[in-house]
Amino acid sequence: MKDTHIKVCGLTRPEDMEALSGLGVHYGGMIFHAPSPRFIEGRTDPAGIKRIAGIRKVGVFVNAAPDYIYRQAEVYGLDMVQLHGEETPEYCAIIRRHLPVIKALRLKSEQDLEATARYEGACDYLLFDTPGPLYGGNGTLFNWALLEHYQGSTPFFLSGGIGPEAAEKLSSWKHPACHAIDLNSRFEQSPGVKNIDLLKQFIWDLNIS
Ligand SMILES: O=C(O)c1ccccc1NCC(=O)[C@H](O)[C@H](O)COP(=O)(O)O
Repeated sequence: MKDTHIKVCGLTRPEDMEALSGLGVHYGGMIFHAPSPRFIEGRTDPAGIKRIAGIRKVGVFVNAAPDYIYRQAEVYGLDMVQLHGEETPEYCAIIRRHLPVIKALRLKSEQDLEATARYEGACDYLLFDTPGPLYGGNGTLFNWALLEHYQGSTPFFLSGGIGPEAAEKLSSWKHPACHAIDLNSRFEQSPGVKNIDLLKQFIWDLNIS
């Protein structure tokens, strides 16, 4: 897992986005889903986010209308979108005409994994998350063993409950289609406020292991 891509999700503060850019984190995710405790709207000035360089800004949406996505992409300077609801491959393909798409899928069985094949060609990346009561940010570790059976050609983000203790296991975990790992609720001071010291330590542990 040396030099792996990292996405930190659930950001609401420009200072966190800036600090992560400085740490070499590749993707910074922001939640555009009102019921989430990490919902970004109203918590910060979008211009403060838009001006930050050196990190790809990902807008996370749940069953949103395309116009809402395009508007937020403009206002916050989004580089790509993550679709985290029940969006169909057809819907993903429409959004993808405008912005690169990560399609998040919550998997618990091999059957769920097989069903991911219908997204081949409709998105740029998949993101594998753990099912739970919330659409995302449940903090429950994903069953990585499921991915031994993944045969798709779409690269994926490994997500779901990854915490500081996972650095050691991740450093010896390899999958040819794994593009990045996604970190969220296990690295927070409070919802939407990241623990930058913990993230820094994790990235260090990952890269020296
Ligand atoms: O984080 C949220 O509150 C959230 C709400 C609604 C849709 C998606 C959300 N998060 C998206 C992510 O990509 C998370 O990083 C992913 O679910 C893993 O979170 P965690 O289990 O806390 O590591």
